[in-house]
Amino acid sequence: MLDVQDVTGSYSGKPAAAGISFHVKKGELFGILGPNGSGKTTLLKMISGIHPADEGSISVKGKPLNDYSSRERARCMAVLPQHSSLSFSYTVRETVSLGRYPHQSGLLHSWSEKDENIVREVMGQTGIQHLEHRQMVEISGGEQQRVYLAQALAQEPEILLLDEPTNHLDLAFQKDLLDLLKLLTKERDLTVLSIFHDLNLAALYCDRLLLLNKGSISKSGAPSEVLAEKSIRDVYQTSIGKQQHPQLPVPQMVLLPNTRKVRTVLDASFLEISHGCVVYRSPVYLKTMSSGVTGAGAGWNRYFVNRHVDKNYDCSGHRTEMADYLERRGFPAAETVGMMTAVFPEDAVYCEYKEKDFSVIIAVTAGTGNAVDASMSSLHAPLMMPGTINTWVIINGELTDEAFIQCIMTATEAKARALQDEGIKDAITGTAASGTSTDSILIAATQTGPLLEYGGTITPLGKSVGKGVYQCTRKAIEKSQRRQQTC
Ligand SMILES: Nc1ncnc2c1ncn2[C@@H]1O[C@H](COP(=O)(O)OP(=O)(O)OP(=O)(O)O)[C@@H](O)[C@H]1O
Repeated sequence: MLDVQDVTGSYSGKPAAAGISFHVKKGELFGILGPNGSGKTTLLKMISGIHPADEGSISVKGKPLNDYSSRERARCMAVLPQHSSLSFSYTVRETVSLGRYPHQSGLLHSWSEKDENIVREVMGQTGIQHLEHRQMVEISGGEQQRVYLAQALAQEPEILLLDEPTNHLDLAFQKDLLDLLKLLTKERDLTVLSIFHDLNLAALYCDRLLLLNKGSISKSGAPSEVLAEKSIRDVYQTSIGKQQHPQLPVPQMVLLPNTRKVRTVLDASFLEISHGCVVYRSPVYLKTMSSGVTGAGAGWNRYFVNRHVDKNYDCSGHRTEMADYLERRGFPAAETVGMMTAVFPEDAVYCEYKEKDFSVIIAVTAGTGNAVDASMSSLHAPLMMPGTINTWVIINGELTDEAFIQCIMTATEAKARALQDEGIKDAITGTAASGTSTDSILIAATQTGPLLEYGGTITPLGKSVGKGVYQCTRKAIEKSQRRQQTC
């Protein structure tokens, strides 16, 4: 649809963009990224014909841009500039109607029913019908932006060029506008070329991206290729991290502010064991990975609650009930990893392992009423019961994602071995149990202090986690069994 070959542009002999080549397919949403002054607007102006290219060629639908008359070009291509100047006081409707100009024929440029219908349709699509009779100077910046988009759409272009279209728009309108553009690319084969400053919006909506730096192409390709931590850091000259969108396979970039991390060393003194629950109140937020009833997955939490419930507890609405329980006791659910156990909190076992440059606190409650051999669990009915072994591993150190997951593996292997050595059997299969049906785990780290890259069994961290979980789990099983025998 659009072919840009070795294009160079300048202002009064001063280069602004050089050697730019890329191709945009029909129906693509193509994003142009780059820091301030990197040549994005200059490139868009050369494509729209507003600024002449010094060298290279730009063709649209296989025909050089220079061979198009201005009316022909306007029928094919519409532009939504970064800043629109309001030289006349038009109404919203009049402003949108101007978009029909390239399609009007005859000396009198008569207004047809088709023109009327299209103006209505685009005002509907951009949500500006209610502003129809307002003067442009009397509406907000975000509303003006939507009017200019409607005007561009009224042109019925095959290619839409946008310079920062979400500028001035609130969150909902940013999403609405980009949802609309995406829909038009899919349903009407509209080709969209847009400049973005918001890398995350570009990643969410664009099929491909072009990253400019100092007037040249730094990278181009799918969002996952272009939005690499190193290239974004180098091009934008700032600290930035990359993570995955929680629901879609697209990268999202996060700014890393220059705040100084203060090292806090945690110990077992923050642990409270009472009749109702085991609580760890951390003075700082800890990075966590857990399978808690609240705070599951990856997050940052300060409170850790392992709450006793009766063994006949009804698990059907357990998440809401647990969140209510936590809030009533002053633990904000959004900052708390909450677990349940039928074991009495007094039977919790904890220990601290201090190594040369890091330390680990481990706390375990272990009820084995629902013991299961994981290799034979298909023979069990899917019944949820609060029996459980709950394992907490709190680490003074900075863990990689890899180390978090390896710690979960190491702790699980150590727990399985503890059950085996305590002679715990799966009641259905009669074989050695490897856990219980509703076990939970928490790995939490201060993310300050030494970098602990790995948590596998033979690493320094893995050795502490393995030994600690094994010893605490055995002792916790023995304690809860003793209580059962005496009851
Ligand atoms: N009208 C102009 N006259 C002279 N130089 C200009 C003009 N417009 C832009 N430039 C220069 O050309 C270079 C590229 O500018 P351009 O506007 O294309 O960058 P951009 O990537 O769109 O920046 P921004 O993100 O700030 O909008 C910059 O060095 C800029 O100062």
